[in-house]
Amino acid sequence: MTVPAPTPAASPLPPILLVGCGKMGGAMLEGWLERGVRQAVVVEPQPASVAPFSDRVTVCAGVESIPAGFAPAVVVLATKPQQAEAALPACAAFARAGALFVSIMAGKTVAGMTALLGGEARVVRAMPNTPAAVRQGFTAAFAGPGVTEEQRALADTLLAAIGEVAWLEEEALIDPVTAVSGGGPAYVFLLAEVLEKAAIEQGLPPELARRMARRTVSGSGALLAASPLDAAQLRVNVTSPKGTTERALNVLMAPEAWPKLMSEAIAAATARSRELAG
Ligand SMILES: NC(=O)C1=CN([C@@H]2O[C@H](COP(=O)(O)OP(=O)(O)OC[C@H]3O[C@@H](n4cnc5c(N)ncnc54)[C@H](O)[C@@H]3O)[C@@H](O)[C@H]2O)C=CC1
Ligand SMILES: O=C(O)[C@@H]1CCC=N1
Repeated sequence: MTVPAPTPAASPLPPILLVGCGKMGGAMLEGWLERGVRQAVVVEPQPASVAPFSDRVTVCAGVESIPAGFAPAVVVLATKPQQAEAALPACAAFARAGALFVSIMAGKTVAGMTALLGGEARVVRAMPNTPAAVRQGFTAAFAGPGVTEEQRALADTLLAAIGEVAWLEEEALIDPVTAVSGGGPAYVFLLAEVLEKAAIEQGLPPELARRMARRTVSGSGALLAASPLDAAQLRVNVTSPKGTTERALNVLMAPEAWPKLMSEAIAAATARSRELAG
């Protein structure tokens, strides 16, 4: 087991404008607030989405009601891809003022977003995931044309505040990233759901089944995070020869089972990410 190195003093977060505060935008904002962001303005037309933040940040129903004089260093675009055409043109003034754009929208290309932002925007395309809310996210990012080293460092500071960051040299790699880490938490939560259901089927009381499934998934995640061992070795460490886990894994790891299903699932999600680019 490794002891984590002490975290170096973190740089202050820049003033942020968040456009779209739904499930992913809200998760990132939660992480930034926990990390101590000082200036954040949120544009969100749905009051219910932004209610958990309304006493901590400035909330606007539209770009036109952003307080005069607020000059974001970074504009984070977190609407659904299908909402981009309505949301982005209103942000063009921030591009002209030199703000960096960080988009988390699945499928939306840098070129497409730059066009919607009036042609002058500097855009980083990023793919985070919802564990950002507890600063345990994983984000892969691609810096579009014209993004300076300073702006890339700014985006890195913002994304590193909510978890681990990896920079991509090719924009097209965002599609498989979207499938694997962007959507990945959903597959892990599905595991907790089906484990709970299977526990109930074997006669365990529902509340106990729920607690066990949640803790088994979250505890295994914590062990994976803390251990230097590969996931495969951690799996082997649970599996006694001729024991009970081996019987279960014989089912899960059969040729047509999990490994094949996961490959098909990731291929389907990657294809959908490419489709969204239009
Ligand atoms: N949910 C997730 O786990 C992840 C989502 N993403 C991306 O994040 C984006 C948002 O996804 P979710 O948060 O799941 O969707 P969501 O529907 O929960 O959030 C989108 C938000 O944008 C708001 N919105 C709509 N039009 C707007 C406008 N003109 N101006 C400002 N806000 C507007 C909506 O009211 C809504 O609250 C998507 O593009 C998705 O591809 C990326 C990684 C993971
Ligand atoms: O499902 C989606 O399209 C988004 C992108 C990754 C996670 N949620």
